[in-house]
Amino acid sequence: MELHGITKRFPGVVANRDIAITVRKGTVHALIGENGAGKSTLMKILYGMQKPDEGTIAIDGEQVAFSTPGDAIARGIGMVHQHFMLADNLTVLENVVLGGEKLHGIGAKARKKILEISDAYGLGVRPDALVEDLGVADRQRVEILKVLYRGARILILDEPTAVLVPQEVDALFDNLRELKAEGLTVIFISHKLGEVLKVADDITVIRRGTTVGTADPRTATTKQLAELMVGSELPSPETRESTVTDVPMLQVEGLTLLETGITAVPQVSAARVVSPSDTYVHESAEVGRKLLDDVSLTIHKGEILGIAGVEGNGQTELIEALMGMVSPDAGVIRLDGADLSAVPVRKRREGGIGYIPEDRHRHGLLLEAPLWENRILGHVTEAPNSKRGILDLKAARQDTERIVREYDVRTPGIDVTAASLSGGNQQKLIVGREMSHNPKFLIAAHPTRGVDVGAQAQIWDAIRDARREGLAVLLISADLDELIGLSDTLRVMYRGKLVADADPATITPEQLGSAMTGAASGHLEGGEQAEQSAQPEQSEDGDAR
Ligand SMILES: Nc1ncnc2c1ncn2[C@@H]1O[C@H](COP(=O)(O)OP(=O)(O)OP(=O)(O)O)[C@@H](O)[C@H]1O
Repeated sequence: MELHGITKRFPGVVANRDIAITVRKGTVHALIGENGAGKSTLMKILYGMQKPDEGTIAIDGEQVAFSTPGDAIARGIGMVHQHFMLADNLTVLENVVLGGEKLHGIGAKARKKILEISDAYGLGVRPDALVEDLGVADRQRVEILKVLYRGARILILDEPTAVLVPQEVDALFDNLRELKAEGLTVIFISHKLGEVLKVADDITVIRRGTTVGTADPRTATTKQLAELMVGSELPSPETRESTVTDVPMLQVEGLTLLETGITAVPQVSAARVVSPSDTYVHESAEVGRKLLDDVSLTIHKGEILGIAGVEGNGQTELIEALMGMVSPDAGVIRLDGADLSAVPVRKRREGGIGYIPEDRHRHGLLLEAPLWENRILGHVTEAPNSKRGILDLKAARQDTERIVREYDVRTPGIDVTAASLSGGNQQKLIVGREMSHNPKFLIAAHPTRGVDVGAQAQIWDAIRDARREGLAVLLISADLDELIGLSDTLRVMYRGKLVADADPATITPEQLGSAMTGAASGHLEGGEQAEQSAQPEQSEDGDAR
């Protein structure tokens, strides 16, 4: 595939400028660049979601132009999105076939095809498994199978490893090698430079919308890649110091939350017409299952407590219970000694809880609102947004400008919508906002997800600085290097329970990865390689450990 002179302008921003990339058949081609560099825009162009203002795309020497993703799919391009797009309540087969019925029907032929593809690339997909029963890595394989089923020969993978534990990353890379061996081509977008060096055959670096160079993964180091990306040396975050005190800030005792299974399905009976006043029923077969099972923990002033766990093991529910978004069935939550049980979300925020949510689109931002309104979001009653109970828009706007500056949010201004920021820049805005209110306790769910190495170091620094001032942090992260490196204390969550604890100074990501899948409980002993202490600092070769 050859891209030539691709340019795409948005109001106030040139997202892509004269991009030129040649992707060789049968290779993994990595695309790297800092937040807002223009990677997603380019991929959207390639997948027919956006039209370039200028430039050409050629596949196998033939020029193509896509108006819709359908056009791109027809030409053999498949996209595996970062957020999976599968229907949970359907089987793997149903998900794969859905929308592709014309290809191989919905019956025996479809099943045969799915198994053939699965075998050919070592995907190990079970057609009759229900998607809701699958783990993250399996879901990703279904997504890959889904695009292969539609005849993709070029696969675009957008940060595919962000949600995987180390063992799963290795398995994914094996799958990619199989794809290559069969002559397929993979475009791989990632901020994890170590992984890029491991899996890529070619690397293209994009900076400020344009291709600034290529790198040879056989000889390049992560430090060189990072410098190509940002155009200067990376700031190096300081090393860890212990600031843990013996003053409890957050105390959680016996927190239990049961699955209610309440779904918005009216009680339907054949004999009568459903009216809006009909009661809603418990639909889930798992009513009564413990989403949180007797969770107790204490986080002290100046302490970061990290929770490791595969997504879906109760982390979301724990956060929601702490924020007051769900009411637990049992248990007590105390912040700085005060019982939070009957305190609504807004009061919890005003009481000093900062919240970096795991899903920034659902809980962190109003996408269609401008940046300055997003600065106010969740902090309407607090300074500088509000003075004596009255909104102070001028002050809020000024403070938005400050956050944009201090957190290096790349934007043409504070009046653009949050939706127009790149993913990493949205994250920087949220982190900046939450840190601005000097929280006593911070819930940080994947605080650096989607941000580039430079911004990652900056966010780590901001959290560490606040910790030095006494901030207590609950850190949830799928990035095990980050989790191990930042945390003072580590706990493992599995099926709603805190099943194990580990010493971040000695545990390795691999050991933690195994414990997360339920393979260990109690106190985890660190292994030999852990001697060098893993923490998110820039190591010799600039990789984040
Ligand atoms: N729909 C849009 N409207 C206005 N500006 C946009 C739009 N989409 C992207 N941009 C801008 O284009 C630039 C490139 O964004 P893009 O999302 O392509 O970056 P990225 O390299 O994928 O970043 P990240 O690593 O943070 O995901 C950014 O400045 C962004 O704000």
